Amino acid sequence: MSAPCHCKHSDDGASNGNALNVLSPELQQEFKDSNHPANLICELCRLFYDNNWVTGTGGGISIRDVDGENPNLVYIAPSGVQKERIQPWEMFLVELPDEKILRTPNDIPKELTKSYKYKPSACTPLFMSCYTMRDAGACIHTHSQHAVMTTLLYENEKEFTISHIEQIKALPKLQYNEQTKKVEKLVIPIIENTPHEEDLTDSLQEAIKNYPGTSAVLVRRHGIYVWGETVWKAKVYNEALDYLLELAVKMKLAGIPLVKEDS
Ligand SMILES: CSCCC(=O)C(=O)COP(=O)(O)O
Ligand SMILES: [Zn+2]
Repeated sequence: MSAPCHCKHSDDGASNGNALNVLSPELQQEFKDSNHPANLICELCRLFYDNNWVTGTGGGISIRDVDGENPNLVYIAPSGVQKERIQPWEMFLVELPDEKILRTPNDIPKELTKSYKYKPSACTPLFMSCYTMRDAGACIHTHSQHAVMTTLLYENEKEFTISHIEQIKALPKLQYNEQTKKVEKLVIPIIENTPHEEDLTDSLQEAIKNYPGTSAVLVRRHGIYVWGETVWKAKVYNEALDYLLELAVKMKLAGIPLVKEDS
């Protein structure tokens, strides 16, 4: 039997694996499933952290339980926490369409949670916009430096455009042009940043309306929002976009135009 821990770091209860036993049997059962949305948020946040996309607490991901019994259930991470360290029981659970809060980490036994009062991610109204306006199954927000650099290099542009790069085909709703036999160019709207994340909601919604084919919105000097029909589609779109944005920065700095006219 191991000795009880009396050191200062015991406040960080969420890192204590054995403490799972204090959860209700229902929650213990839920979190045994590695494909449970709460577990996937934790797994993907760690992956995103390693890609430098959600460091310093910024960014995150929300998942709607599209494969579950109730596809209106949405899992949201807490605000202002180290995203790579969150645990499944620290999620908020809300139900669409009224965004009724069904579960909050503030109700979880204190042995498992931090000592402060949890708030849902400040990105919540933006995630909700993607669910309600696009029927998304997941929405990712990153502070990718490739996204930020792109918005800086195209400071006066309201949209980002790139063409004739193979990776564009990983993104949805691109039209195949019968005449040119080419996949059309990719266009992502850019919105201006605001002092508070939640104040981006109106301009994100406007961009979603004005760009019916887009699966992402860039936020100047801030990052990007990317969504998809399922969590895995959202993940692939985010990866493909980040690849294209990194490439775009390199092309711009090398003086290569991002859009090539069809020959
Ligand atoms: C240094 S993060 C500033 C807030 C932000 O842009 C963000 O994405 C974090 O949101 P959350 O509330 O989920 O922590
Ligand atoms: Zn952000």
